[in-house]
Amino acid sequence: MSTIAAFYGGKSILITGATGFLGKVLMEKLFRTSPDLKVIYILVRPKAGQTLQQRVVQILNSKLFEKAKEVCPNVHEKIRAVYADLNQNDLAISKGDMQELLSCTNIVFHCAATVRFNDHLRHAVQLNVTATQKLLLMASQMPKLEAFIHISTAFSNCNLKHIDEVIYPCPVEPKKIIDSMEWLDDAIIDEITPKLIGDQPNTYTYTKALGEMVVQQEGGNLNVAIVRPSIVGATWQEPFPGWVDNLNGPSGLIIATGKGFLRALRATPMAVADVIPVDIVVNLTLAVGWYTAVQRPKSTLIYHCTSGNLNPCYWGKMGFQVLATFEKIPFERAFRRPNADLTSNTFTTQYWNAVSHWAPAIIYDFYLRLTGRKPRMTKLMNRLLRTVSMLEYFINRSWEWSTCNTEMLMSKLSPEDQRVFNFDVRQLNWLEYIENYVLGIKKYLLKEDMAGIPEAKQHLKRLRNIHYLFNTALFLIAWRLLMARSQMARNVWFFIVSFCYKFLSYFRAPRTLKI
Ligand SMILES: CCCCCCCCCCCCCCCCCCCCCCCC(=O)SCCNC(=O)CCNC(=O)[C@H](O)C(C)(C)COP(=O)(O)OP(=O)(O)OC[C@H]1O[C@@H](n2cnc3c(N)ncnc32)[C@H](O)[C@@H]1OP(=O)(O)O
Ligand SMILES: NC(=O)C1=CN([C@@H]2O[C@H](COP(=O)(O)OP(=O)(O)OC[C@H]3O[C@@H](n4cnc5c(N)ncnc54)[C@H](OP(=O)(O)O)[C@@H]3O)[C@@H](O)[C@H]2O)C=CC1
Repeated sequence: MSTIAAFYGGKSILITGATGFLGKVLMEKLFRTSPDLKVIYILVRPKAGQTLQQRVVQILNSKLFEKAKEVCPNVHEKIRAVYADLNQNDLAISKGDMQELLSCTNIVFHCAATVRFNDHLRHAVQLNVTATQKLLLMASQMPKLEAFIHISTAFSNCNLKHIDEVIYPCPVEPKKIIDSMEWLDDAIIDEITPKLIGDQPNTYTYTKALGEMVVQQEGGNLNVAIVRPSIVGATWQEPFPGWVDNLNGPSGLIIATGKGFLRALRATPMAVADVIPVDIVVNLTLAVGWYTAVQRPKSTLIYHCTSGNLNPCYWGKMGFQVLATFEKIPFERAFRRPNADLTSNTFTTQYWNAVSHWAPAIIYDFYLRLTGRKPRMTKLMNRLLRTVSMLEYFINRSWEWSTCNTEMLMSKLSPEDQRVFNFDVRQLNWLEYIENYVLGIKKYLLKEDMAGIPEAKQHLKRLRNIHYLFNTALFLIAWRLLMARSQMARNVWFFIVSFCYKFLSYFRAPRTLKI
């Protein structure tokens, strides 16, 4: 029997961000490996016209939870959705709910965050810093609390090249930032944001760093640990390979490439693609929860959940494998054949943007207009290239994360726990993982049927023929224009034509003789 699984048995667990990518996989694993847990409280807000209950039902009815429901048929009874909005000062939790949470919770997993790189600083601070502070305050009033696990990001200190499992101080105290957000108006915040974030690339990494400082300063008397995952990708093994349900990290760009919109990317092929499967993050997080509660380390331990130092993959290799997978498993209704280049040269990127992104988009919109339809491709391209520009920072650099605490924890696990809560990234085969990732995007994100693959392949063949035809026509037009203007071009043309004529006559003569 797994010690970690047994530890969560009978426990009341509070999860924030349970409706998010990581939170769902965390809940699923808990139900599947510790079906005798007492209850999982999840802090949820209504969204997109759905009530809390509707959101929970939708999550539990998804394919992700099929196995968990076999092991734990009464998941519906063990999950308790509590109304909360982490953007509100009091988190909008009712008094009754608050009392229950305070008196019953044993473990807290704080996953909720805004992960948008370009979020307004006020909003990012509210969610990634102030809400963390409020949750720690709540945790300090929980008599039965055994551990508080905060999910941060390995990029919270991405202004450094080598990052240790320590909390690095921020130039301005989080409390000062929280206070100033209360009274500064949006325009002033916009103005000071670049100065505040300094050499951090965006408000996300900046506020996640502030969040860690808050954990250090206010989690003093609690049993706290921080998990820092790098770029969280689709599941590797559990509950099944390739599960993913949002566009974050590489997923959005893989779709844009597979659909033929993205044809070039300013990326450094030899930079480390520090992607980490979400099930590895969840396994480490649960192991950290157990270790923190049972061993009660004296200081706040930080665990890097990264792949680069133990089993590196590079953006060039990843891109190559993604393209290779599209040959076998193409996406449906592609705009162009998937074929992309990685280039670290800014000039080349601009050239490819003009030729491979803007030109086809403008031509297609012209065609849509001609056929009486609404143009949309230039707008889409604009958004895609803006998104790409926000991600470029992360695909043109490499970082070194030390993983001493993570490796120490692995050594403390029994062989059974190492199997059930496997977070050993050395065992991951990248080529297989990337293939399953692309397949998972097709199935679970794009919801495309595998039966449509032959038609998708046919469509790509048609696109290839259109491409050849288009290029030939373009060449002939260009050549014709050149001939009209240049004697040299005309001479070359006549030379080629007479050469071809002589070549053909040479072959025709012997055949005539034979007859
Ligand atoms: C040798 C051969 C080479 C072959 C090359 C082949 C290439 C193959 C692909 C290889 C993959 C390379 C991928 C690299 C990706 C690297 C990602 C690095 C991430 C670093 C992570 C840091 C760690 C973290 O903790 S981050 C947590 C995760 N966060 C994110 O991933 C970003 C979240 N999203 C945002 O910040 C924003 O949405 C942003 C900045 C991307 C865009 O914001 P904007 O305000 O401009 O627009 P939105 O309204 O938000 O969205 C517009 C539109 O874009 C869709 N979208 C959202 N996110 C993404 C995304 N990550 N990728 C693509 N598209 C995205 C969004 O849904 C909107 O679409 P709609 O149709 O309007 O809904
Ligand atoms: N994805 C990645 O690549 C990485 C993620 N991380 C970290 O992992 C954690 C989870 O990320 P991930 O699952 O990918 O993110 P998601 O965006 O998928 O999930 C975010 C979660 O936070 C919740 N949330 C956001 N705002 C509020 C609010 N005002 N009140 C209540 N809940 C709210 C969301 O709820 P709702 O569904 O209602 O929006 C959702 O459940 C984050 O802390 C992130 O920083 C770290 C490294 C990489």
